[in-house]
Formats: sequence, C-alpha cells, structure tokens
Amino acid sequence: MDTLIAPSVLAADFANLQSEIELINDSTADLIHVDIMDGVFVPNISFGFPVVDAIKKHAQKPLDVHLMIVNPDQYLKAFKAAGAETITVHLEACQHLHRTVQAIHELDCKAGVAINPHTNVELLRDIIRELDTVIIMSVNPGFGGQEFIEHTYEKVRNLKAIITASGSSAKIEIDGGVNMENAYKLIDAGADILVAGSFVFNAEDPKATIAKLKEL
Ligand SMILES: O=C(CO)[C@@H](O)[C@H](O)COP(=O)(O)O
Ligand SMILES: [Fe+2]
Repeated sequence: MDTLIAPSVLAADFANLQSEIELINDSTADLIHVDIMDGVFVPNISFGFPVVDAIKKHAQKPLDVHLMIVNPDQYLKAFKAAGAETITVHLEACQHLHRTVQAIHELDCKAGVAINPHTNVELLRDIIRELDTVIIMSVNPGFGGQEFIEHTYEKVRNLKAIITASGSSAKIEIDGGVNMENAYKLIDAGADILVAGSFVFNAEDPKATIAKLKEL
C-alpha cells in the first residue's frame, strides 16, 4: 500500500488558514491532520470547533482528527458534525476504550486510538480488530516541532506483528518529529500513514516536501 501523508495544521500559519488548507488541497497529501489539545490531557491548548469548522469549509481532503483531550466521549458527536472523517482518541484518556471506539463507529467515522511514547503496544492486542488506525506518538503529545523518539521503530514493528497475527486491517500512523531521515525507516518498519507538521510547514516549499515524503 501507498504510504499516506497527513500534514498537521498545528504547524500552519493560523492567520492565513485558508491558503494553508488550499496548499494541502493542491498537494499530494492524503489527509489533513487536526490536533485538538485541551490543556488538561496535554500541557497545551490548540484550538476548538470554530477553527475546525473553518478548516472543513476549505478542505478537499478528509479530516484526521487527533483528540488530545480528557472525556473525549463528550465531544465525539460535535467533531463528527464539524466534519471529522477519522476520530482518534488517546488510550490513556479513556476508561472504557472499547465503548468509545464503538461510539465513534456509530457516528460513521473511522476510529483511531493513539498511544503515548510510554504506552506499550501490547495494550492494543484486545481491541486491534475494532480499529481503523493506531497513532503511535513519536514525541510526547502537546507540541509540534519536537525531536523524534528513536524507540518508535521498535514499537511499529511490534504493533505490525500484533496486527498481522490478529488479522486486523488497522493502519499504523506515526505522529511527531517525522522528517525525511526517519520517514523511510518508519515505512520500512511498517508505518502506513505519516503525520508531518513543522517539517512540511517550515519548509521553503511545503508542497514539494509533501511530494518527497509521498514518493518514499
Ligand atoms: O499531535 C501532535 C503533537 O502532539 C502532532 O500532530 C504534531 O502537530 C506534529 O508536529 P511535528 O512534530 O511534525 O512538528
Ligand atoms: Fe497529532
């Protein structure tokens, strides 16, 4: 399968959000990654529904919504209404993860689960068949522009083995510090989707950078 590229809007210029979304539309990116941070689950606040609505208004690619919030169940419907195609919740933020995943599917969204760098992929074994995607965080969630954690490759390989053994069709998505050096190693280890924020938006030519990642 082709690797999917998901630029993270967190690194975009919010004062020019429309043109940043249009840039993604005109690129070979597959998804638009939207990071929601609540200042409780993570030590940062990103943006809320009015901004997601504004992104959706211009987006021509599916919205991949990454919820870094406590009590995500409370907001699933609202994110569906705001235009999310995939909703990803954090394993560490859910007491009844299976129920939350069911609720996402009942909204006709794809369901993802994200795990922090300290969380072992083994914890996904009993839910992997229900998932469309798993986000392996390759930085501690909360900020863009952080350094990639090298242990991620091993996690990708271990998760790939769990997916294969269980016959799941879940895709492996990597989020945090992705760049040209680690991207090919991640693909080699079994990654299906790469999120890239600062590497894309801080580049001189973001569209060409997306194309280069896509070509790997
Ligand atoms: O979820 C997060 C951070 O918590 C990410 O989606 C970042 O937005 C990725 O940004 P870069 O590390 O690629 O700059
Ligand atoms: Fe993210």
